[in-house]
Amino acid sequence: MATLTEEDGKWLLTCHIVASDYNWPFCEISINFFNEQEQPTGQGIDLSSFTSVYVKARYINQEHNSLRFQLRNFNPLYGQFDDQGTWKYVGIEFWPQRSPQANEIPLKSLQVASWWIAEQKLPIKYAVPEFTNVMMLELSTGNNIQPGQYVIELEHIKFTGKYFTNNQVLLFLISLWACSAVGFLFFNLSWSRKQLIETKSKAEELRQLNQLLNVKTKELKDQAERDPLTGALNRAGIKTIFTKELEVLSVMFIDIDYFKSVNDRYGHTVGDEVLKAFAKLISNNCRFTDFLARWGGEEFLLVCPNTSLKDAYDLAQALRNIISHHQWIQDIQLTASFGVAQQGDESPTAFIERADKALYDAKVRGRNQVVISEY
Ligand SMILES: Nc1nc2c(ncn2[C@@H]2O[C@H](COP(=O)(O)OP(=O)(O)OP(=O)(O)O)[C@@H](O)[C@H]2O)c(=O)[nH]1
Repeated sequence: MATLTEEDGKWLLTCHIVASDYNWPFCEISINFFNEQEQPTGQGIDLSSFTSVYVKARYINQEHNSLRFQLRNFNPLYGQFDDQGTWKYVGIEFWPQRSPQANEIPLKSLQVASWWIAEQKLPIKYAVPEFTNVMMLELSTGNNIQPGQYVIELEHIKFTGKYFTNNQVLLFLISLWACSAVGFLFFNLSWSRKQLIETKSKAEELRQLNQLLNVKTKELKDQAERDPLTGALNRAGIKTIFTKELEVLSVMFIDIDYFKSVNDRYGHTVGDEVLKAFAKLISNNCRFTDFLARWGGEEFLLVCPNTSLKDAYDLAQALRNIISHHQWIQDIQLTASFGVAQQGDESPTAFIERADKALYDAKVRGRNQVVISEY
C-alpha cells in the first residue's frame, strides 16, 4: 500500500512493503507524458536532446536504500501502445545523495533492463536506450527492498541539456566558415571586378587626355611653326629642316612682284586672299617632300631636299610660268621673281643669303625671272 502527499512543495511517497511470494516488490511514483483519456496516439515526448536529469529525492526514514529512476519509451517498430509491457525500460538504480544537491544522472548512463530485453525477445539492435518517445517517467524503490515502511521525499526532477548538440554546433561552425569563405571570395571577386572597371575607365580617361594633349601639342607646335594666314611654315618651322644632314639641298626665294600695288588697288583683304592662294598654288605644284615657308610679307622660301641646282632652277621656271598664267581673283595679273641656290660647303645662313641675293638680282634685272646663285 502507498500514499502520495504534498508537503511544503515536496511530494512524499509513503510505502508499506509487505512480505509476499512476489520476488520483486516495489513502490513508485509514475508520471505519464501522454493523455490516457484522449484518443491514444502513441505520442510521448522527445527527451533525446537532453544530456542529464537531476533528481532531488531521498528516503526520509530509511537512508540505506537505493532508488530506481526509469524512463519508458514506446517504439511502434516493436511495441504496442495498448501493452505497456512492450514499452522499453530504460533506467538506473542509484543511492540518493545525503547532501542538499540533487542526484545528477547522465542520460547516457541509463541502461535498458536486461530482463525486459529477454522477455521481449527483441533483436540486439533494439537493446539500446531510446529517449525519442518517452511515455512515462518512474521513480521507485530499488531492488531487494525489505518489507517495512518507507517514505520517499521528491523535491524535483529536472532535465538539462545543451541547446545544440555537438554535431549541430560543429555543423553550424562549418557552415559559418563555408559562408564566410564564400562571402570573402565573393567580396574579393566583386572588389577586383570594381577595381578592374575603375582601372579600365582611368586608363580610358588617361588615353583620352593623352589624345587631347597630343592634339593640343600639335596645335601649339603648328602655332609656333606655321604662318596663320597661309598655313605655310614660318622661319622657326623651316629652321629644323636645315639641321637635317642632306647631301643635296636646294632652296629658292619666291617674291611676288609689285605686291604693294595689289594691296593699294584691291585692298588688304584681297591681298591676304592672294597670299593664301599663292602659297596653295606653290604647294600644289612642288613635291610633297619640299617645304614651303613664308619668309615675311609677300616673300616665300621653298626648301627642296635631294634636289640639284639644275632641278631647282627648272622647278622655279615652271612655278614662275604657272604663277603668271594662273587665274587670280579680280583678274589680277601676278608675276614672281626667284632666287635659286644649292647648298655648298657653307653655313645655312650663308647659303640662304646667297639665294636671297639671287632674288634681289632677279628684281633688279626686271622681275618675273629666275636667277641662280653659283657657289
Ligand atoms: N595683304 C597683305 N599684304 C602684305 C602682307 N605682308 C606684307 N604685305 C604687303 O606687301 C607689300 C610689299 O611691298 P614691297 O616690299 O614694296 O614690294 P613689292 O610691292 O612686292 O615690290 P617688289 O617686291 O619690289 O616687286 C607691302 O605693301 C606690304 O604691306 C600681308 O600679310 N597681307
